[in-house]
Amino acid sequence: MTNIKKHSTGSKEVLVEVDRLSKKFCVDLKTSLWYGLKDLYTNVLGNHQDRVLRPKEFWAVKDISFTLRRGECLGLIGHNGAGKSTLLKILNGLIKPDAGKVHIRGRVGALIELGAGFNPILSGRENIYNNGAVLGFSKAEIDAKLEAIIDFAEIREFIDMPVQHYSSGMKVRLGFAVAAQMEPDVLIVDEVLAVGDLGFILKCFKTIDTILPHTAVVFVSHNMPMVSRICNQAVLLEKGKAEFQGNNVSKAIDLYYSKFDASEKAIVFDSGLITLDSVSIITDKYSKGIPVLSWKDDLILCLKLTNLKLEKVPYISVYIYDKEQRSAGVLFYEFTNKSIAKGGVNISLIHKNIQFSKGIYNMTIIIYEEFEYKPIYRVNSIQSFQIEHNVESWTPLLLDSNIFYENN
Ligand SMILES: Nc1ncnc2c1ncn2[C@@H]1O[C@H](COP(=O)(O)OP(=O)(O)OP(=O)(O)O)[C@@H](O)[C@H]1O
Repeated sequence: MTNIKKHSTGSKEVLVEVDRLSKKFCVDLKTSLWYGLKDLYTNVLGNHQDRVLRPKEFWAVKDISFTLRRGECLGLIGHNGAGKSTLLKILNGLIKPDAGKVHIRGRVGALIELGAGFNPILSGRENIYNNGAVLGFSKAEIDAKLEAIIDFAEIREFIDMPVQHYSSGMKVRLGFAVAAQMEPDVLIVDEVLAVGDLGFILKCFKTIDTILPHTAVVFVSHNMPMVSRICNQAVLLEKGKAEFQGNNVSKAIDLYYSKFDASEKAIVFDSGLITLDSVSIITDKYSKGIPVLSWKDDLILCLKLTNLKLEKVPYISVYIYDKEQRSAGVLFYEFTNKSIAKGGVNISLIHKNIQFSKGIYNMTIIIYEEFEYKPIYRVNSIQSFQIEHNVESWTPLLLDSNIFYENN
C-alpha cells in the first residue's frame, strides 16, 4: 500500500485504486494457525498459492476492484458478514490481502472499529497527538488543530480522561473528529458512526459534505437513507463478491432491500371481538405473488370483517411501511353507519393516485374500538404490494410536480 503526502494535481485525481482484491479467512483458529505456518514456509520458498482455498477457508473479500477520485464517495453495502469491514481494514492497511492491490494516494483518515487506533490507557488529548503523529502532522500542526477537534467531538470535559472510560458514543465522536479534522485525502468510515447520537450524526454528514470536494470517502453502512444521502457510487457485497457496483446508488439500495423479506404476517393482538377474514389489493398484475401497482394508480384495499361482537362499528387504521420500515403513510377508515350487521362487513379503502416511489411496501392493520384508542386487533405485515416506476429512488414518496410558473 502506498501512502504518500498530500498532493493535488486537479480536483478529479484518482486517490484510491483497488485491483482484484481478495482476502480469505479460515473458520477455525487451529487450522488457521497451521495454514499460517505453512504459508510462512512456502512464502520463504517464493511459492505463492494465495488464490486457492484450502479446507475450512472461505473468501471474505473476493476480486473487488474500484477506483475512487477526489470528490467521490463510495458506499459499501451488504448484509452482516458480507465483507465490508474486511475490505475497509485492507484499505486502511490493518490487514494484508491474499491477492490484488490497493493503491492510495494521500493522507488516510479512518474510523473503522470502536476505539481502534486509540490507546485505551492514554487520555483523549494524548490520543489526538498520537493519531496526528501517525498521520504525519508535526506537534505544532496538531496544536493548531486540537481545539477544533475537541470542539467537534464535544467532549471537552472528558478530554483528559483515559479513553478506556469513554462511552461508545464518546469514542466515536473522538474518532470521527480526529479522522475528519486532520484534512484527510481519503476518509474511511465504518458503521460505527451509527453509535453516535442523531445530533452528532447530522454534524458528521455536514462535515462529510464540506470535505467531500477535496476528499475521497469510503462509507460502510446498513442505513440506506444515509448511504443515499452521501454516496455517489456503491458496491453491494454478497459473500465477499461485488454483486452490483456503479453510480446508480438507488439501484444498489433496491437490490440490497430485495434481500430482506419483511412480509411475514404476524397477528400481534387479537381480542376475539372481530375477525379480519381477508385482505386484498385490487390489481390484475402480480410479481412473485405480490400485487403490483403502477405509480399514480389508485390503491384499493378490500377488507372483510366478520365475527363482529361489538356494540359500535370500529375504527380501522392501515399503516404502510417501506422496506426500511419507515412509515410511508396511513389510511384511516371510519364507518359512517354506526350500526353494524352482525354477520360481517366488506369495506374498500381507496387512496387515489398513489405516489410512492418504486419498491415493495407492506401494511399493518390496527382495529380500534374507539378512535386510536382501545385496540382490539392488530396484524403486522398482512399485505405487501409493489409499486412500479422507471425512476429508482430510495425516498418513500416520488411526488408528481406540476409546473406552476415557468420563466423563459
Ligand atoms: N480475523 C478473522 N478471522 C476469521 N474470519 C473473519 C475475520 N474477520 C472477519 N472474518 C469473517 O469474514 C467475513 C466478513 O466479515 P466482515 O466483518 O468483513 O463483514 P461485514 O460485511 O463488515 O459485516 P457486518 O455488517 O456485520 O459488520 C465474516 O464471515 C467474518 O466472520
